[in-house]
Amino acid sequence: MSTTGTDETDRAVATGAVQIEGAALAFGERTLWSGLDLRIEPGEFVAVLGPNGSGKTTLLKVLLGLQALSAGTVRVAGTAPGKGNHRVGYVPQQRAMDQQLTLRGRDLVGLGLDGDRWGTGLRGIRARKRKVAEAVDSVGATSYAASPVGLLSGGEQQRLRVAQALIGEPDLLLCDEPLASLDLTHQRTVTELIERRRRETGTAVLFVTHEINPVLPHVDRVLYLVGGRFRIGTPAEVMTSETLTELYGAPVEVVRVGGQIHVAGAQSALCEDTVHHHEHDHAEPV
Ligand SMILES: Nc1ncnc2c1ncn2[C@@H]1O[C@H](COP(=O)(O)OP(=O)(O)OP(=O)(O)O)[C@@H](O)[C@H]1O
Repeated sequence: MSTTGTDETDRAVATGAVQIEGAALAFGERTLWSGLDLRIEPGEFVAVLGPNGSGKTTLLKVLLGLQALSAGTVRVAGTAPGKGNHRVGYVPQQRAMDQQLTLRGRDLVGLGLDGDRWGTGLRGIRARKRKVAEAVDSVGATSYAASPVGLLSGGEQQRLRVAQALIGEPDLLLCDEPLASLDLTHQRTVTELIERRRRETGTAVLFVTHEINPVLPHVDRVLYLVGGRFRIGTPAEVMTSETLTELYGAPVEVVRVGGQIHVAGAQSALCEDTVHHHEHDHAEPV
């Protein structure tokens, strides 16, 4: 059954897929970000950029209900994260799986299915199997779906994680560098899958990435975090020399070549100024 036009969808439109207001997150003395207001609509694609340690993964953890805010409020489809009946898909940042892990690829994908919806009858089992096979196939993983995941390459494991996140038909998809360690062909496959899910079912996407170009045509807005400061806007608004220079507090040059965006100087800006370790420089959005 399609979910379009249900009460649930109507509610998501009214409340937004994500509503973050006045949010701050600090670990001890260190504030990752504060004064963060962000409303994400169903079907919106938001790319989250920023240097290592700027709090991108932590933001996803807040939306998963795994990390409490220090201040402010967060709602996912109108309810507290992890509560209510919204479905959230999560592609975690890649860590190599234990080589001893004997779970097969297709069983890993199947873990993304909500057990209750399929039941234990023969028909349910068959439908479930078919669904898993389709999801495995959609990321080009059929040839290795019966192998123990611990023995697969990083990119092969990553494609299974994407299939696992999508198979649960999420309303909100949280992706933490899902393209890392994928070759160009599989980057395209995964990007297209996420994009199709968003287009056809209005899934909101929060996509953490160090590299905006592979997803640039799909990005509605960018949240760029640097050393406690941030900027939210369209790529055209945020990805400019002026904005990033202001954000990094050091010269950064943004060059657009052939529809791609290249950022020069951001790394050296951080090295010279170790921006994200400035305790007193954390609070203000720019
Ligand atoms: N539970 C915690 N307690 C203390 N510090 C934490 C905790 N969780 C995260 N941090 C710190 O918060 C900072 C931000 O971490 P986070 O993983 O969100 O960064 P990130 O922007 O995703 O970085 P990367 O690009 O390296 O993945 C890091 O310095 C990390 O050590």
